Amino acid sequence: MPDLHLPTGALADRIELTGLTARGRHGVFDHEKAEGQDFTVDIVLHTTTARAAASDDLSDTISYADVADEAVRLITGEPVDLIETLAERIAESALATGALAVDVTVHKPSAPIPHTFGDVSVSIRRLGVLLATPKPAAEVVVGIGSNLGDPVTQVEIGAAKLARILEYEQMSRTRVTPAEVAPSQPTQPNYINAVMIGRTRLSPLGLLAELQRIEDEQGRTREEHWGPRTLDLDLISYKIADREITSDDPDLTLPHPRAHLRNFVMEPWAEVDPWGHLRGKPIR
Ligand SMILES: Nc1ncnc2c1ncn2[C@@H]1O[C@H](COP(=O)(O)OP(=O)(O)OP(=O)(O)O)[C@@H](O)[C@H]1O
Ligand SMILES: Nc1nc2c(c(=O)[nH]1)N=C(CO)CN2
Repeated sequence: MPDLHLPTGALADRIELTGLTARGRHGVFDHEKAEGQDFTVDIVLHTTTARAAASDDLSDTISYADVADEAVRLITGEPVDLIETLAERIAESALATGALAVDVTVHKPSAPIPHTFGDVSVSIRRLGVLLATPKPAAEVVVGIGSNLGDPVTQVEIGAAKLARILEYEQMSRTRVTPAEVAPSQPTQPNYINAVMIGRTRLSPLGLLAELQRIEDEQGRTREEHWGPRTLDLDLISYKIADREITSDDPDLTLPHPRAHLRNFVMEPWAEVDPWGHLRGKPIR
């Protein structure tokens, strides 16, 4: 399988499990279902491992043992005719771990082929929700904020760049809001905040990469969590056909985990989309 590049251009990390073998009864012929044979599976989980490496905590990554358990359950479980079907089911279960994408190969080395052969296999790649291209276009809500270096101009320029990425975009009025800071933080200048809604054909991570590119172009530095910033573009909500995409990946949590608590997001959003919903509830 070719490398998997993330929308930022970086190569995804990989957790690879190869040669996982168990007896199953998959096959088109009755004798395959009656007698069974060995199936061998290779699984590549495309994910981000830096956080787990820093914390050394299993809960920050995907347990390869859990992925193996699920795959063996599917190999030894309900028989299907085709190894394509088995590969699809294993990919679906591996994606449920929160992997960004998975590659699955199912080998059937004892397949009923009346010739000398080494192996027969099917390989598939499936993308998780954060990398999948939306069909139809996704409806998105982006929060815009700035409290450094001429915030009014920063928001204006940021919004103009964002408008070039989105379709059918609508922007709220900007407002001056007092900085919400953590209890341990010193006070900060007021923010200028606004919200833009619109549609995109970019995947969630594709859109986030564009938001971060615009932030970087506007001179954003990332020293301090909740620190003052020249431009902050948060992806608040991403919906496909009215269904909210959810993710608990720390690199892109959807919907944004704090947006529903923030007047500086909810008020401008309600102004441009009075019938909007977040987490299944009307926003006003
Ligand atoms: N929905 C999201 N929108 C934007 N960034 C997100 C989202 N979910 C997770 N992130 C991640 O958050 C990181 C930004 O963290 P940072 O500490 O700057 O947050 P912040 O903007 O200060 O705080 P807040 O997210 O509360 O507004 C980004 O690197 C991005 O990967
Ligand atoms: N008023 C206001 N306060 C904030 C804001 C913001 O955009 N507006 N953004 C923060 C972190 O992103 C932290 N605090």
